[in-house]
Amino acid sequence: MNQATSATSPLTALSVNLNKVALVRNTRHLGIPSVSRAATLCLQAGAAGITVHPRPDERHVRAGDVHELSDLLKVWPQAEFNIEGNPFHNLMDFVRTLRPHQATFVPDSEGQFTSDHGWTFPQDAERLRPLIEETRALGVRVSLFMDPVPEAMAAARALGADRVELYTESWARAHGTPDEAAVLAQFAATARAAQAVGLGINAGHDLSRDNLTAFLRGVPGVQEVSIGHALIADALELGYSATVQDYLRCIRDAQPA
Ligand SMILES: CC(=O)[C@@H](O)[C@H](O)COP(=O)(O)O
Ligand SMILES: NCC(=O)COP(=O)(O)O
Repeated sequence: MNQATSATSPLTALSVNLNKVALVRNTRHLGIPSVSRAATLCLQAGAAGITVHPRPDERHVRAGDVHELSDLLKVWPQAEFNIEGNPFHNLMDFVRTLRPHQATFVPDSEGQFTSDHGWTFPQDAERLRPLIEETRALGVRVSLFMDPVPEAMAAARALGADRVELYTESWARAHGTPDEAAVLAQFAATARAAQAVGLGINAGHDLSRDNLTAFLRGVPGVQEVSIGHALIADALELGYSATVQDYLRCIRDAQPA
């Protein structure tokens, strides 16, 4: 059974990012580990959805994976498909062709090592606007990958975005250090600013079993976390099912008693 709401408030949805399964698969011509099988096992274990970030260089997720996952998710009516990418590169082709539940706009350059920053306003605003409009007109929810800056939330909403995805690397680095409380407060203030203008809140990047519960306890109203690197690393030790169930426990543990 996929994630349900709790008695008190909706549980934060867990969307498993399968980039790193594809990365290992690409190191041989054998088709294993299978991205689709990973998706099936994670959904069977209770994940609310699947995320992929098909980068233009296809270092990990390839276009064929995206199409295969889109077909697979059609037999999981409760599950969501979230495709991440730069809308000025290859993302819009997937949006137009596959119409996933959500498109997460990420300002990565083509050869970027990994995602490491959000959109910058007002510089990025006007060129994003038509792509946000087009994506929403296709019935696809738009989430903008954003740094935890409260003052940027109104601009994100003014562009027509449905949600923001808070870029959480700074939280992962601060967790367990003297900076933890101040960094968490910055994310909480950003979340409140987002909610004040009607934005939904997602979060992701470097979230893990170690830092997830504390983040969700401190940041109000996170609707979805997309987690890949740490979760897949854990799955190498525990298996997909036990790992997903452990991340779901971390989410439940963040619920008020
Ligand atoms: C946007 C983001 O933070 C991640 O979803 C991104 O997918 C990470 O990309 P890599 O897996 O290529 O590092
Ligand atoms: N949007 C974040 C995501 O999908 C996965 O990021 P990570 O857990 O691989 O850092």
